Amino acid sequence: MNTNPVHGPDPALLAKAETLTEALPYLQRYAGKTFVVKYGGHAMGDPELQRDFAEDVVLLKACGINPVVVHGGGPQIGAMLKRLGVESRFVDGLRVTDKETAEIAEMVLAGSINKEIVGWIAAAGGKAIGISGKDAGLVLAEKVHRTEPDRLQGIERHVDLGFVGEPVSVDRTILDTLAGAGVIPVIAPVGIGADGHTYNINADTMAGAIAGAVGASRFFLLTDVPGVLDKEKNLVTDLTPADVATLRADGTISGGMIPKLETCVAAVEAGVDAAVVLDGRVPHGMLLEIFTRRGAGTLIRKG
Ligand SMILES: Nc1ncnc2c1ncn2[C@@H]1O[C@H](COP(=O)(O)OP(=O)(O)O)[C@@H](O)[C@H]1O
Ligand SMILES: CC(=O)N[C@@H](CCC(=O)OP(=O)(O)O)C(=O)O
Repeated sequence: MNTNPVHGPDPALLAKAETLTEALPYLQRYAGKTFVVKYGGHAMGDPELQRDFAEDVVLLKACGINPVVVHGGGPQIGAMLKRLGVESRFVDGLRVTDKETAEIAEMVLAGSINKEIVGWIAAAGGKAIGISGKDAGLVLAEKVHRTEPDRLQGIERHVDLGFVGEPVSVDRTILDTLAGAGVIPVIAPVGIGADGHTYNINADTMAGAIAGAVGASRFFLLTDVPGVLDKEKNLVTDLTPADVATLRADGTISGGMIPKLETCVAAVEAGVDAAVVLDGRVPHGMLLEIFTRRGAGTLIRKG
């Protein structure tokens, strides 16, 4: 027989119980819904954060939510290209992708990074399958066409980005099959064209197209900033598509944040309830955003 002295309730344990009850309305609201999570290459470096991220995704699945992970890997592709002595150039945040670069990008994205994330999820007790947009006809891609201003001639000149694609259609069948089998899909941003070519797709664009196609309740973009910052570096907590246009016009957002927010706007206009730009460097940031009243990052939804 074991005995314990009788005490009043432990405040630390009570706080834990309160955290769980605070989560109750969110658990009820989101059970059965699909959340698309874009995990950026910059947010991927730290092993502890990788474990936290995988635990969050597995916990969502255990709560009856269907997470779909779409990952990036820009910095990792850059490092591999450097090792192999291949030059790389960006136009409007898109990597100009010749045949050799496309092969290396696919190797890094669909090969090493994709399987690494599947491994973290397995280590957190979940079941994941790593695929790219090429598998089971998930993402049909089309070549991206861009122009650059030619200041000398005063004209817009066509730039050939090579095998850079954008999704033109998403077949969600494989995602529904995996969700039904209790499996978390982990998707590399590579697609196949009707021309049979492999296309390198910006991971934000890929994730946004998938979020729109599955009518996700939430679309999270984990990155390396606390969210969208205003000119005084304060966090902007919520935005409408019209606000995004204003921030772009007045130069508050630049670089990678422009395509990121354009993707969020396209996703909410395609029927996603809300997109959230979130700091991937904050441990369990996604859980705090989903299951507490505090919220985090920048929420984009229709006004
Ligand atoms: N107003 C802004 N608020 C926050 N970040 C901004 C803003 N304008 C530009 N950025 C830049 O956008 C970057 C995030 O986009 P990106 O580098 O494409 O992220 P990822 O690789 O994680 O997808 C930030 O690191 C920051 O440098
Ligand atoms: C066409 C294009 O630019 N594709 C990206 C794909 C990876 C990506 O988008 O990764 P992040 O989310 O980590 O930036 C690239 O080659 O870098």
